[in-house]
Order: sequence, then structure tokens, then C-alpha cells
Amino acid sequence: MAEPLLALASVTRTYPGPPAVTALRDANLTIHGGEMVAIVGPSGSGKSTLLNILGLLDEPTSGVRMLAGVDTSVLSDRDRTALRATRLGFVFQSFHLVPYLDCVANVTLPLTHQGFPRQLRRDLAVTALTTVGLGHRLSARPATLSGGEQQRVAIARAIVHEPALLLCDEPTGNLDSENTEAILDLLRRMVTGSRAVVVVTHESYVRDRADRAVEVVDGHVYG
Ligand SMILES: Nc1ncnc2c1ncn2[C@@H]1O[C@H](COP(=O)(O)OP(=O)(O)OP(=O)(O)O)[C@@H](O)[C@H]1O
Repeated sequence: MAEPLLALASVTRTYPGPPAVTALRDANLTIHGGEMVAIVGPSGSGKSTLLNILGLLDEPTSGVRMLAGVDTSVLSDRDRTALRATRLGFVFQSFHLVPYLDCVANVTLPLTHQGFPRQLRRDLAVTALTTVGLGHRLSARPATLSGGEQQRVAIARAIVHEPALLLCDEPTGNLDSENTEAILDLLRRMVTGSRAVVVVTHESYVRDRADRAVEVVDGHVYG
């Protein structure tokens, strides 16, 4: 089998407090390119903590995290940030678009510090916006778009640099059922042989669209 995109082995995360809270206990998880994985579990069970660790936004207290074969604990902060910026993309419930920038400018943001020439940045943003069905709204500001369209821009921004792993936190939480379906279809299309999509969700219909569900219960990761 191909090398996993991302693997956690015996990962524990304890917030020091006081009081200290162990939000993730001895977690093992492997994610391969080509799969869509749902992360589910009760409120406070550790889903956000897990997502932050998967996304290199937080560090394990103990255990090993490998991203694309690299043990991330040996990296400097700078190299870890660079790995996150090139290999990972993020989609959030509240779209986090910059209100005074148009769609193209929002989508080029992740490329700004990666040394791409301006014209290439624009071309990549136009391609990403076309992929999500917004090729006709390139110069629109977020406030002039529907919620579903804003989330499409956020997805374009998350894939513009061709990340290996797309991490989504309740991506349909602010959308009606029609837009939810469309966004789930789109996220499924983002899964390729070399790319995986991970979705934290409370919704059973989102879970049903994934290839498998990982359950987090009281900091334990199952599945
Ligand atoms: N920065 C922090 N400091 C201390 N404890 C924290 C911190 N962040 C989270 N926790 C605790 O860790 C546990 C897991 O929290 P986490 O946010 O990962 O759960 P969750 O499953 O994402 O919850 P929800 O579904 O409500 O968003 C909870 O007991 C929470 O109170």
C-alpha cells in the first residue's frame, strides 16, 4: 500500500491548565490519498483537538505524527509552517473570507508567500474558482455572494495550491440543505488518488457521504 499521507501513532495531547485536560489519548490514525474521512463524536470529545493536530496547528504532547513520510516533531516551527502551507488546505464553518477583497484576491492569499509570480497566482486562482463553479464571479466581493457561494470561494482558496490533505471543520454548518448537498458533492470531487479530505461533522448525512468515519469519544479515537 502507498505511504500514508498522514499518520498519528500513540498521540496524546494534554492542555496544561490548571486543571490539566487530556483531550486526546493515545490516538492512532492513518489517512491515505483517495479517501474522504469523517470525524464524528460528542461535543467536547476532542474532535477540534484532533483536527488541530492533523493540521499542524497544534503539537502532540507525546506520540508521533508523520506527514507525507516526514516526522513533524523534528522540524523547526518555520519548516512546519512551510509544510502546512504547501501540503494542507483548510475549510471552516464560517468561511473566513476577507470582505474587502474580491474572489480572485481571496483565493490567491495562500500563494502570496510562496514565491509565485503575480500572473501565475491569478491564473491558479481563476482555475480554482472555475473548478468550484465560480468562474463567472471572479471579481465579486464576498458580501455579494450567497452562503453556498462563499463556501465555494473558501474551498477554492483551500485547494489553489493543490494540497495533499483538505481539512474541513463543519463545512456545511452554516448552509441550507440544497447548498449542503452541493458543497458535499464538491468536497467529494476534491478527493483524488493523491489527495484526502477530512471533515469534522455533527451531521449524520455528512458522515454518510464519507468513505469511513472516525469516532472520537472522551479523547479516544476509534476507527
Ligand atoms: N486550550 C484549551 N485548554 C484547556 N482545555 C481545552 C482547550 N481546548 C479544548 N480543551 C478541552 O479539551 C476537551 C476537548 O475539546 P475539543 O474542543 O477538542 O472538543 P470537540 O469535540 O471539538 O468539541 P465541540 O464538538 O464542542 O467543538 C474539552 O474538554 C475541552 O474543554
